[in-house]
Amino acid sequence: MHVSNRVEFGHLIDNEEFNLVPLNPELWEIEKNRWDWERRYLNPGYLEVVEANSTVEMPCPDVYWFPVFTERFSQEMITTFEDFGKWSDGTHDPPRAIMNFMVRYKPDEQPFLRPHHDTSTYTINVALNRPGDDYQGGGCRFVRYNCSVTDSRVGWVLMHPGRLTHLHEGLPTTHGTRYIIVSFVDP
Ligand SMILES: O=C(O)CCC(=O)C(=O)O
Ligand SMILES: [Fe+2]
Repeated sequence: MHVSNRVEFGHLIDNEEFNLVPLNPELWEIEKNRWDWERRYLNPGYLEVVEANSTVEMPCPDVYWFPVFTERFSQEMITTFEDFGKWSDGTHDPPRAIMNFMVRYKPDEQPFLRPHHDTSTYTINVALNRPGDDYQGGGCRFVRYNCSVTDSRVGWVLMHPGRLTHLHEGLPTTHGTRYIIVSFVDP
């Protein structure tokens, strides 16, 4: 006879000091309840991307496009930032003092970003909502290649070089609201 622990019977969560105050409490549990966090917020496709020999889409030269987050993550990020409610007017671009931020495009507020380089070695740009349904227009255009990514996919990362080759612009959002989160990696 042997005892096997290969069947999964569940797992323990750390519920000490679980903070119910934030709007989306589970979003803040990345450190204490990482297992659950990953199941809720990490796109299963991401695990395939990080496998050796996986192929990653390249919609424009040296621009990589792959799933990282779930729909739920994207939605909760939007409601968290809207709840916080402090949006800058985009006039600090470039240069920017902070390296991780959300961009909200609205026709009558900040509809686009003019062509610029990012102060990063590379940038990741995550789409949080859906063209066609949530907004019209929008997308990111790489000027040197005259190549645009406009059919954004929720929770997917667009990753591109920041400083040198990839002058880029945020194309005008003509209706609705477009949300992205952006990180300047290695600023
Ligand atoms: O709208 C986009 O996809 C581009 C955003 C961008 O270039 C930036 O925030 O630095
Ligand atoms: Fe940019």
